[in-house]
Amino acid sequence: MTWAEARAIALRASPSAPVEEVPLSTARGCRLARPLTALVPVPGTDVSAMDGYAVAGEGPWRVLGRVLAGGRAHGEVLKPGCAVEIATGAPVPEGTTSVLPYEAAHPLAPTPPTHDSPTLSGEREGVWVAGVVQEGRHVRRRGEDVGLGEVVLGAGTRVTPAVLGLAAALGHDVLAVHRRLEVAVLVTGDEVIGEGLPEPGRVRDAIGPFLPGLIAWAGARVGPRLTIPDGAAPLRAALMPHPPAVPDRATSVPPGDGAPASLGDGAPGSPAQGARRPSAQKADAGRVGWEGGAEIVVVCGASSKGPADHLRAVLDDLGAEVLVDGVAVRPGHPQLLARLPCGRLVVGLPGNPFAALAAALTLLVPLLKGERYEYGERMTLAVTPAPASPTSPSHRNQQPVHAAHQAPRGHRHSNTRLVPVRRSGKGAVPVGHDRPGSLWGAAMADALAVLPPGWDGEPVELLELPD
Ligand SMILES: Nc1nc2c(c(=O)[nH]1)N[C@H]1C(S)=C(S)[C@@H](COP(=O)(O)OP(=O)(O)OC[C@H]3O[C@@H](n4cnc5c(N)ncnc54)[C@H](O)[C@@H]3O)O[C@H]1N2
Ligand code: MOO
Repeated sequence: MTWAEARAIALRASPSAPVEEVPLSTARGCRLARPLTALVPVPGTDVSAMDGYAVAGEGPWRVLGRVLAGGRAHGEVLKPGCAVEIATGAPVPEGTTSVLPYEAAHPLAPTPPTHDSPTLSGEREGVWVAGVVQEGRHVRRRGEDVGLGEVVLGAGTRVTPAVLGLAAALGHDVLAVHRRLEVAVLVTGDEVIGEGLPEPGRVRDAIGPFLPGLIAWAGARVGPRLTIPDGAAPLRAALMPHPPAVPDRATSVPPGDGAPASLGDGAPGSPAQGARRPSAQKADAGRVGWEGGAEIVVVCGASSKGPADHLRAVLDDLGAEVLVDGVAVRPGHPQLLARLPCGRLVVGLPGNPFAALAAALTLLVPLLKGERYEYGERMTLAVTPAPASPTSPSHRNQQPVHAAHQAPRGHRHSNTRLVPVRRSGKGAVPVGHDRPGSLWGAAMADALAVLPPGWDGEPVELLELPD
């Protein structure tokens, strides 16, 4: 299968996330399932936009009282020549024609008024202010910002902090959102350790640590993460969704935690799921939250053809439909995508960490983004001369694009190649250090350049790396 076909299949297989009503406090990052409408107008009534005086008609004005935001409203209609002292956000009395800010207000001494005030008969009493106002100024009218029932955001909008504030202002306590897809992670490999310095023959898990960031970046939720021993039985037990189960030697980390816990102390693998008592299954399930309903399970390692690589056999055993079984891409060719009979999707990532990252960008990110997936921009690859000799010290950092680009016709690579690059004014520059077992190049890169089979120097698509 070509790399482009594999990505297209993953995009088509993207599961739709269920809709649920969640409180505002947990909605951030989700997508709105329905348009957001105003349950109340904003402002809810005519209010002052300034601290000062709500006035009616021409000045000077006799000040009849004071209205604070959240306090008692002025109960009577404001008649021409009258004012109330008012706070920003407080409801202006009916009859208000504008607000005179404190800065523009001049208090007047208690002398006879210059015109016939309706509230005075000849003498000016109490507090008076004067000033220049413009009709309607500094009064926010009911519904002026958002009208009652108005649709302010469409379905599909991502819930950002600003969206949460807006929803609250419009009267919402809960939002109908598409729940973020949940991804469970199974790290396989008896040689893989979760922390500390690996002894010879052991290796630090380098995939488990990058997956949570990648999954969150793609808009999904990190579910349970388990480290399971090599062997078909633990893998089968961990993949079996009904009833939820976890092998005895599996250890788990709560979502979003650090590195996966290490393996147990060498006890044999768990018995097959069917041999376990229901109570034990339940306890294990509770321990790891596996019943949380992850729509996608990522299996790291066990994807190839070695004696400890059981993924294909186990999937076959479970009656899974295999959608992608190996891809003509370097690195990452043993990657896999399958659907279990219950609908849960399984993504198999190769054990080599850079190969796993490349495979995650090929299959997992399109699955998680679905309709939101965007193809990368195209850019020219800035190629520099290849090292003089394969044995020269710089050879291990050589940029493999050159060899292929310069290869004679008919001998070009039949695989797509994913090459870590940095953007520059000259185009996308390969950063090297791109062997399947090392994330060094990817760690220095902005993106992976997609060089199709037979690439001949034309601009290439850049697959964004999670920031
Ligand atoms: N006969 C064949 N052998 C291999 C093939 C093949 O087609 N035929 N493909 C090679 C390629 S390419 C890759 S990639 C690997 C994929 O192997 P697996 O997915 O089965 O993974 P493992 O064998 O378990 O491990 C491979 C390699 O990666 C290290 N590893 C595993 N997990 C982790 C981890 N979480 N963090 C860091 N490193 C990890 C493991 O120690 C091995 O060195 O198969 C090739 N072989
Ligand atoms: O997936 Mo492997 O090279 O292609 O490491």
